[in-house]
Amino acid sequence: SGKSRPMRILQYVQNTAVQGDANSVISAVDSYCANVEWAMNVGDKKGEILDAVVLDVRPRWVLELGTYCGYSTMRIARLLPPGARLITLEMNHHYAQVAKQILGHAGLDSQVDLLVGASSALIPQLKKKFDMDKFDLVFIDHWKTSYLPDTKLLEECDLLASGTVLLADNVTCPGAPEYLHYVRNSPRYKSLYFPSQLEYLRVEDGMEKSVFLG
Ligand SMILES: O=C(NCCCCc1cc2ccncc2s1)c1cc(-c2ccc(F)cc2)cc(O)c1O
Ligand SMILES: [Mg+2]
Repeated sequence: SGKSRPMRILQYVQNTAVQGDANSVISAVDSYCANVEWAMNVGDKKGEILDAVVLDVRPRWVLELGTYCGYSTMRIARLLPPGARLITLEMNHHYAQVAKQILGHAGLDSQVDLLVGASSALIPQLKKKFDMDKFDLVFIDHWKTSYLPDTKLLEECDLLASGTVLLADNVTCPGAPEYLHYVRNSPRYKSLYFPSQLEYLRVEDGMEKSVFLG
């Protein structure tokens, strides 16, 4: 049942996870997607790399590009210090609706602002909309061909400070070759590759952590 894959994930979460317990919601999504049907969540293996980066950065302002069902949104939000804010952008209204309900089940909706629209249109509005200046952490997990143009847009909108960390999913599979070339060759970034596996599969993937040097 459930008309879409995100809907089926939501139903499984509502039927099996403990309301208000983010870790039980994360585990429920992982067990559904590992055992019933694959979905493009960052997953548990790459999720541990994401967790470690969030704990190291201790960000006040986080931007996520690509919400999907809110899995990585939850992983980030559950580790944020009090008062910190996570802004997540999603193109697809249905995905956003499901993500809102999953975040609600986890009890994490208060730290998260979910916007529906294209990153290219929303990024230039963020400073004014949230009365903020720079992001401390950006998690990039949307269209792989948008990673590079949106990174340049973040630079142009003066949303990156010296020390801001960009963490990009899927730089090996499906791959983001132009983005990788840019962050690995630009003097304005210090970049490091974290090898891992594609979510729920024995396929090579990895995440690229790039520190903006100003
Ligand atoms: O496409 C992926 N993720 C982006 C979906 C695009 C969603 C967007 C959000 C948004 C917000 C604002 N502006 C514009 C956009 S566009 C994705 C795909 C795979 C994969 C891997 C192997 C496969 F065989 C098949 C798929 C794995 C992953 O972890 C992914 O993240
Ligand atoms: Mg991904």
